[in-house]
Amino acid sequence: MMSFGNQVQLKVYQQIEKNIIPVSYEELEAKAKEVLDAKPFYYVAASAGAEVTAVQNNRAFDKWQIVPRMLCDTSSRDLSIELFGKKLSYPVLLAPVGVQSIVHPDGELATARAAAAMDVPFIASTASTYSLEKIADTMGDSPRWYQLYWSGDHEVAASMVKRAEAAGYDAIVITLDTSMMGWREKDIEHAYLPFLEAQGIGNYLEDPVFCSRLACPPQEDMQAAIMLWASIFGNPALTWKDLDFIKQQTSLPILLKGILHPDDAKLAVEHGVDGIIVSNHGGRQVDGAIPAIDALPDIVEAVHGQVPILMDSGIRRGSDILKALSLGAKAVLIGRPYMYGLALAGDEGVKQVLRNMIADFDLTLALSGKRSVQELNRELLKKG
Ligand SMILES: Cc1cc2nc3c(=O)[nH]c(=O)nc-3n(C[C@H](O)[C@H](O)[C@H](O)COP(=O)(O)O)c2cc1C
Ligand SMILES: CCCCCCC(=O)C(=O)O
Repeated sequence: MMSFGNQVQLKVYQQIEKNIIPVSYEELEAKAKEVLDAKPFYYVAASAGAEVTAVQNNRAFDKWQIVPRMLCDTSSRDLSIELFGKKLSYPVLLAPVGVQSIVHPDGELATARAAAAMDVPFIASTASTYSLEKIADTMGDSPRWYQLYWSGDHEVAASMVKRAEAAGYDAIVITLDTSMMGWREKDIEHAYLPFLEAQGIGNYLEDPVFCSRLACPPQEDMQAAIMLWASIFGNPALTWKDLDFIKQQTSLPILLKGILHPDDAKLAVEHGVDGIIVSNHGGRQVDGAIPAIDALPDIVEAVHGQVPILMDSGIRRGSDILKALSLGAKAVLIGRPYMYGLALAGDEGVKQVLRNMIADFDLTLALSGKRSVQELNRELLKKG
């Protein structure tokens, strides 16, 4: 039977399936820039400060060189993994990205449709335009996780987690690195923060606890709702002790996103979390922070396999996925690439970005002499 990667390649070569969006990341971004207004484009594309970390996120992958093995019979491959007792078809998830309607009117609903069609879990953001229930409704039984921005109002955070569990989400991802917005020069120059409009806080507007804090329904005074959001969005006062509160709200597995220091990874395990996502938020928070792929090996070593480790920030191609998994990540999250697919062609664009990236990964795996994700380890890599 022909593998996923070969099928995708062949269909495109035979023009049975046309590439409606560019294949390379660089062209994908350039094309998105052409179709989007400057403010939303830079909200997605730009990062914090001088964007050193964002640039390094990608370059750091080049330090790791794949040393392929030959004559290994890679004619059939298995890309699946198991996470929290569930089989996933690929070691890939769609990263939480807020306010997706700034690039396409269907926003997260289109992304969710694409994720379901590709059997790739979508991590829906607290900061989504559409409510977590509307997103879930488009996905049937397909895998989905929920990302929590832990509000300064704990009861709102608890409500979000409970809503997610009721709507069939499989895991809760708590993002730790964005208790406030990083210094994003482009957005400041543009005076642009999409959350200062109703579309930016759609998921909050359908939260009963959030709405109970307002003097009147948000539709009657949107400005008051936005001001309330601004006052409770972040919570820089949180400490490790607070984790127990969220754990008491749900029986779902809990992952912490934004871990970069091995000691924080150890603390996460000590506090009983179920998984870690190594991430610097795509360079959008602390400029000068360590590239995520460079942080990964020490964290893998510190955690000793006690919980699964995922990573994001800089995944652009199949070889990036292969390197991250060889360094000990169980799976990777894709961020900006799918946002550009969404901007260019809605759910079809997201599907195509995923198809291309997974096909590239499958072929790179085979050509490196490996048949499954489980066979990947550090021996496949040399540090250049
Ligand atoms: C426009 C945009 C919005 C984002 N919104 C969120 C969010 O709501 N929650 C979150 O945890 N991470 C958010 N992220 C970070 C992503 O989940 C992910 O960590 C990042 O995009 C990875 O970097 P990369 O896109 O350069 O690969 C956002 C990223 C972008 C580009
Ligand atoms: C006020 C901060 C909202 C940030 C939510 C979206 C996000 O995480 C991002 O990187 O942008």
